[in-house]
Amino acid sequence: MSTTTSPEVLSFEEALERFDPALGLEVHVELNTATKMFCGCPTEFGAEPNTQVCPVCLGLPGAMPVVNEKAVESAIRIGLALNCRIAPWCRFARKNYFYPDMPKNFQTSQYDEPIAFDGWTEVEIDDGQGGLERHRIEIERAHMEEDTGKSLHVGGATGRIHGADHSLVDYNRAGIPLIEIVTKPIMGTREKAPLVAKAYVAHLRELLLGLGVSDVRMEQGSLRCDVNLSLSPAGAGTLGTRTETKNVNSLRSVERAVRYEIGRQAAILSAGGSIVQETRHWHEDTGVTTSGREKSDAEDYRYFPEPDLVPVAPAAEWVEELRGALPEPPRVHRARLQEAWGFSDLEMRDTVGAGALLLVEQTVAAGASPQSARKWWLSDMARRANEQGVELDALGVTPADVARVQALVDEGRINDKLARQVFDGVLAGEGTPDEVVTARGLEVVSDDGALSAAVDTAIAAHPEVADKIRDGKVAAAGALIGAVMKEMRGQADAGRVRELILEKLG
Ligand SMILES: Nc1ncnc2c1ncn2[C@@H]1O[C@H](COP(=O)(O)OP(=O)(O)OP(=O)(O)O)[C@@H](O)[C@H]1O
Ligand SMILES: [Mg+2]
Ligand SMILES: [Mg+2]
Repeated sequence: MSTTTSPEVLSFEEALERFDPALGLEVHVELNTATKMFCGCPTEFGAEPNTQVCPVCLGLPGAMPVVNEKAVESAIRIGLALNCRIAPWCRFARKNYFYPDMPKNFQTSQYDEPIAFDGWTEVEIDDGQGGLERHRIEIERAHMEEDTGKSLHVGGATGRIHGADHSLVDYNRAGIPLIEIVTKPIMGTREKAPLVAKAYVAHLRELLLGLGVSDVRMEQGSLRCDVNLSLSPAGAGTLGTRTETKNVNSLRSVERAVRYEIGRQAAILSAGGSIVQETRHWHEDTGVTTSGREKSDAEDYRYFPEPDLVPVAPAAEWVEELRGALPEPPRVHRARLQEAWGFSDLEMRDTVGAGALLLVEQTVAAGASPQSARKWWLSDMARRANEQGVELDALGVTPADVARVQALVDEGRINDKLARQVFDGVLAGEGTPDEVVTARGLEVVSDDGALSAAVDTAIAAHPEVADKIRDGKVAAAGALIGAVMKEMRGQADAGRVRELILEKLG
């Protein structure tokens, strides 16, 4: 038992002096198939509740499921991309438990016969010395299953069931194809555990985007991560009791949740307590996990083979055909882009680390130079995404918008400062970059008439500066340019203003 004097969370450094963390990551990916896993209902996100349902996904008696071939194809491609073996024959199983958002009272899943198993992948993290450090992650399995519906708890403060006065349930999501990708326990990462966990999920996103099998939006729940973590005495090489933190819904939260659990478990163990094997909830706002339900390894889901579905037996030729048509692996893809863009290792790593690789690629495809694309996504956009707590690609600015704004800068119609105001407008829903420029009147003034008048005013207001320039101290022009820019609310063409000042003061 922990005593009242012991801290609730040990510092990360102290925790690692005494313990080794082991990670286990379960990632659920919603596939982007047009129809559900076992019926023809549409899968589009955001429809009116309970409008995309039928007897099969509602689990009405007598309804018969049929496997979605496209979902099987995606599962095989994911398995192959993760270097897994593909089962020549496998079955679905019923995972029995009761939950209001699961209409059948069982989830059609896979148990001891997953479609893909025994794989591996590699993630790269910063080694802290300007280089890269690779970690090989063993994949236990990737199996097919279906999503549940979604409960909405009404009347409570936090949207949680506690304190709510009633709950609603939307079955549109019930039956959407899911792939669950499960790692073997990841050991030996020590203080890098939080970074490795985050890098792994980011890597999976990149890989899945490349495969085109899911839109992998963590904030919309099409990619969800459960973080398993345990500690063992430093150097022991054993596995301790794990907790499973559910639905950690951003990359940053994956890192934070691992860090927090290490500190929390270390405090309990250091005080002579023991870890309860349980699910835990992640709280984005406070950055802590709280206890969910106890859950043993032998959780009795009464799995048994699904009698209403025929086994899945993908032909070897088909699997080989799919293997032959896989896109280039992320590492090869990155190397190719780095060469084409002329990025340094550091620039490339920052781009990947920020989850901006695909966005930069699309921005370049839309006409921007690689450096300008990188600059916008990693500075201004990253700051905005961070402030709003969303991933970059969910910000609401598209690669085409960024490319267009940069084109306006290159044409001299706006400057970087005005460009940021254009993005403000785009994010406020005021339209395309061009529409925002027009509506807000953001174009740079390079018309000599207006500029000349502003320069005259500035010279008159700062005679001592003007004298210096007349005496040949050209560097002093900066002060006058600043005055003109201020007068024209940043909308003057700075280069032209400088020319005019030097012309006038000869
Ligand atoms: N002692 C441990 N410490 C850390 N990770 C562990 C430990 N034991 C198992 N794991 C990892 O935890 C994850 C367990 O996921 P898995 O899907 O196998 O089971 P589950 O969480 O019990 O089942 P469910 O899918 O119903 O949530 C795996 O990634 C596994 O490698
Ligand atoms: Mg699992
Ligand atoms: Mg689990």
